[in-house]
Amino acid sequence: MAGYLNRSHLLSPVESKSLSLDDKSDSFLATRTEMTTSVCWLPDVGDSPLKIFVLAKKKINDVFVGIQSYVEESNKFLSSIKVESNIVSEQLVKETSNFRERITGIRDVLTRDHMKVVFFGRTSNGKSTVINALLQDKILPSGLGHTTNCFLQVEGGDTPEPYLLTEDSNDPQNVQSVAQLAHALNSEKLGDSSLVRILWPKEKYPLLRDDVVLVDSPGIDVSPNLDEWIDKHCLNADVFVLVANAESTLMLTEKNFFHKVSERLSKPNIFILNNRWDASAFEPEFLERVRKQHLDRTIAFLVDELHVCTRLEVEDRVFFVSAREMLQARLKIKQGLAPHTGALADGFQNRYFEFQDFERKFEECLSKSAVKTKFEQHTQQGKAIIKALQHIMELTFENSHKKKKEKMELRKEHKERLEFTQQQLRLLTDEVKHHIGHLVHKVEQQVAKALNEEIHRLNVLVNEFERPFHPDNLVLSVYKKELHTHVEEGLGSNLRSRLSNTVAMNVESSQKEMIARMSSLLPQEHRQQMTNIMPRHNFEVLYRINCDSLCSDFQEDLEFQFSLGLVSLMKRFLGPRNTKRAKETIPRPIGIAHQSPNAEVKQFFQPSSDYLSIVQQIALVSPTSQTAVGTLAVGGFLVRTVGWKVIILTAGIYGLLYAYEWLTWTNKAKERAFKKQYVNHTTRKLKLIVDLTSANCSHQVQQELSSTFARLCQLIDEVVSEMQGVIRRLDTEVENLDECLAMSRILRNKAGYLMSELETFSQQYLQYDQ
Ligand SMILES: Nc1nc2c(ncn2[C@@H]2O[C@H](COP(=O)(O)OP(=O)(O)OP(=O)(O)O)[C@@H](O)[C@H]2O)c(=O)[nH]1
Repeated sequence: MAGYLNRSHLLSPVESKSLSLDDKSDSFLATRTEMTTSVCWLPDVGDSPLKIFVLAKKKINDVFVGIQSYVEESNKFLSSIKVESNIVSEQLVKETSNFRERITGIRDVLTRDHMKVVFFGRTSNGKSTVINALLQDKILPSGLGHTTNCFLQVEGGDTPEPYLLTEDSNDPQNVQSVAQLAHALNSEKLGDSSLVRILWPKEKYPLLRDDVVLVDSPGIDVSPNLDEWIDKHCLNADVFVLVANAESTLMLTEKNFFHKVSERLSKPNIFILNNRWDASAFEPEFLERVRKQHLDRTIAFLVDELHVCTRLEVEDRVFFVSAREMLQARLKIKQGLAPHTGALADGFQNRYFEFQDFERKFEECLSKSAVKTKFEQHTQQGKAIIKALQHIMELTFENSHKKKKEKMELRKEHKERLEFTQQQLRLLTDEVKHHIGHLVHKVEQQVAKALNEEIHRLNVLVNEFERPFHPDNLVLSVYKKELHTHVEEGLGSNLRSRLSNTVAMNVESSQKEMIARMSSLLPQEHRQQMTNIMPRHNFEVLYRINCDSLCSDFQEDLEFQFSLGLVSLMKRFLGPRNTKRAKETIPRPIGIAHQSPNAEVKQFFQPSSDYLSIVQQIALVSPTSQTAVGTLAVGGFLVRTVGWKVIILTAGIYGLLYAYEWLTWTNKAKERAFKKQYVNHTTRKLKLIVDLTSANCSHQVQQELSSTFARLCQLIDEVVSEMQGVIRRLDTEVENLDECLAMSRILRNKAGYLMSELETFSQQYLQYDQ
């Protein structure tokens, strides 16, 4: 604001020294002069008012660079948030994306923004001369008659050489001098609405350097295309300067044109320069009256007709100047001469100061208007975008916070359930192990008891076997095989009928109990899977009693044995083991071959080999043995004591008994003997495998229950790992939400910062009226 308040539109040292304050005839002028002089001699404490625009433009551009990167960052952040997380809607992300385009558009416009002033007036009123005076150089051609035949836009170029650009071509045309420019313009066939851009090196011209664009126009009295002019060249103008001729009154064409302008634009900034005021100096007695007349008319026009300014403001909008004189003075100064050497008439100093005054007011107005019109809208748009983004970030922050809370609660729930499940599973595992151990032990006992009972009843089972028996070896081996199978099947089926139901029921109830207990650890949706684990078939224990191999060493003894024979008696009294030992102590006679089992017919006529051998052995051994002598002595004693008759009778009865038993030793008797021997043998063998069989059966039960439990555990493990997966996923989600929270907080704060930047910009550059 310093520029506006302390504006000191100074004369250069040459200018100030060369002027003399000798003309105080006009009161209005005097006031102006006084004011201008007082301003003129103020120290140079600030820049040109145009700098405000330059600074504002730089500032707003900087702010928008920040806004652009902020919008980019926001867009990137919002796009990275997954839609399914429901933190930010797809529509909002799209909206942010649109903001990017809008900001890019605004930045584009901002970099191209400049202060535009358009000069209108009738032909030869001095429009080109005013522009030259403002630029302090002869840039535009001027002269009597219609010299400007199209719109000429003078703007700052970055090259050291001036050039012009026409609408039809992008090729720059070199322009070294005004004459060259006039020639170039004349050689082009240009319509009165067309625009030629003349780019002069901005470093040489302060106005151009400060982004001012000056537009000269053809005389409004020579063209009927005023509407087109307005549409094409006026809508983005910040200031209009009506260059009127002080030698004549304001014409209808000029008035009509500005009526049209003010219809299209709200409150256009219009300056009226009553040019050629030097001509009035030749009639000083009418000077004040003429000036008053002009002033009254222009005030009436601007205030009452156009309503573009107030009566107070209008004094800063109407000036009486001599552009030609001003230009000449400035050219003289450039040549190192005093400015008044360029004077055209008396009263130069007043006109000089008034032109300076015009320049100051014009620049202030231009800068102020341009800042407002160019940047206010952008600032508002920037604020709206930042506000919207700030709101989005707040929403994102709130939603992230809410989601994080939900996820944390869910995670806690899952974690607790997981820990509970794992703890319960540990307890249940111990319990199930114990239960299985108990059941296995019980089954083992049951099987052992049942098998022992079956072994005791084995003779019944063997006697139930009714295949034709024959002692022939071949037939006997088949008979044995079938008997093994019969016993095997019989034992198996007896054990099954005694135990299967009980064991199966125990196993099934244990399985059901396991499933029921473990189901309670699972979520509802997995419980069905648990029930599927229950085996479809009923559990059955396999008893696996292989009699064939178990009794493979069974050797039947079907030879006839007299029940009162020595061997039988020894067996009866000494037991089979002692008998065998006794037999072994008696030396076998040489030449007595082992009896063939097939010599049954011979045996019928001969006493049993055992019996004979013992007798023979006694006979053979006795003469040489002291025992035999003793035996003979005992025999002799018996003969002498009981007598021959008794001995013969006893021997006869003994022989008869022998004959009876020998005659009744039939196949049936052999079958009975065989079965008896088989039962004894098998009983002995089976007793050996009772523990093994019961252990085997209990092992089957253990396996069945363990495998069911293992499958249940596997399912629980799956559920547990699923829960762990859910917890890990929730952890990641919480982490992401934390990032989201942090980022949305940062971006929300950044939005606040940018908003304050825009506010500061508004206060600094847009609200100076207040
Ligand atoms: N005496 C006097 N002559 C002036 C003044 N301003 C301009 N002239 C002269 O008026 C003539 C026309 O000036 P221009 O600047 O070409 O006028 P213009 O309005 O641009 O004319 P067109 O381009 O034809 O529309 C020139 O000969 C100028 O020297 C002035 O303040 N006093």
